Amino acid sequence: MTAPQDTGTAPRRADLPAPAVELRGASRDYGSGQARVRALDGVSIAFAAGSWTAVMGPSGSGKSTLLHCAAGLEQVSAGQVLLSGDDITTAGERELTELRRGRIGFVFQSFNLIGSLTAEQNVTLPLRLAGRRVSGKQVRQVLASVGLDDRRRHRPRELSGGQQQRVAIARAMVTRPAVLFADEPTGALDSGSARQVLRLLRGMVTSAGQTIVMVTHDPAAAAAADSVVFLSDGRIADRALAPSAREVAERLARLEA
Ligand SMILES: Nc1ncnc2c1ncn2[C@@H]1O[C@H](COP(=O)(O)OP(=O)(O)OP(=O)(O)O)[C@@H](O)[C@H]1O
Repeated sequence: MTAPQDTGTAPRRADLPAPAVELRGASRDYGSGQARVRALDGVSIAFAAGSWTAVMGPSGSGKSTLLHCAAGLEQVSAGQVLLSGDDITTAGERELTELRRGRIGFVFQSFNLIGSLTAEQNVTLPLRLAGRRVSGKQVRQVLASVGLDDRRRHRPRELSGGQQQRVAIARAMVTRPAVLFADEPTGALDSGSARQVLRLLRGMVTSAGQTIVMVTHDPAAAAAADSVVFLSDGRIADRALAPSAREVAERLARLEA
C-alpha cells in the first residue's frame, strides 16, 4: 500500500518510477486585488501509480481545485503539475484535450451521461471523440467488468443511479487512462450502490493497477481508499494511511472545529 508522498523537500530518487500525478508547490488563485482567493496554497504531493487516494476537507478547503488542477482542467497560478513525469503545467488547449481523451478519466457525482445515448453508446463516445477504432467486443468487456453487460441497450433514465455511475466508470475506463479522477463518485448514491461502486474502484486498483484520486465528503468512501489526504485552507493539513471510517470522521471533525 502506498501513501501519497509530500514532495516539497526531498529530491526524487532517479531509480524510482515517476508518480502517476504530481503537484509541486501548486497554488491556484481566483479573482484579483481585494477579491483574490487562494484556493490552493503551495501544495506538493505525489500520487503513486496504482494507488487510490481520497481527498477530504471542510467545504471550501480546495478539494475540487486540487482535483481540477491535477487533471489539467484548470491551470495552476504557480508551481507545476506533472502527469507520469510529463510537465503539463503550461500545456496548451490542444494538448490538454488529448490528455483528457487518452490519459485521464473522470467520474462525477452527477454521472454526466448523455441521456439520448444507450449505455453502450455512452461508453463508446470517448473512443469516437479520440478518433480511435471502436471494437464492440472491447466496449462489451468494459460494460461486463462493471456488471452491466445485460444493460447495454438501456438509456440512462432506464438505469438506477448506481447503474448509471457504473456506466460512467466504464466510460472513463474504456480509454485505459493512467489516472482516474473521481469527484464525489458516491455522493448521489444510496449506501448499497455506493458500496458497489467502491468495490468496483477497489477492484480496478488491485487487479489493474489503476491510479485513483477521489474527492469525497463521505468518511466511508474515504476509508475504502488506500490513504486519505486532508485539506484545510488550500493546504495539506493531515494524512492517514488506511484509516477506518470513524478515524476519518474524527480527523475531519477536528479540521472543521
Ligand atoms: N471559479 C471560482 N471563482 C472564485 N472563487 C472560487 C472559484 N472556484 C473556487 N473558488 C473558491 O476557492 C476556494 C476553494 O474552493 P473548492 O471548490 O476547491 O473547495 P472544496 O473543498 O471543493 O469545497 P466543497 O467541499 O464545498 O465542494 C473556495 O473559497 C471557493 O469559494
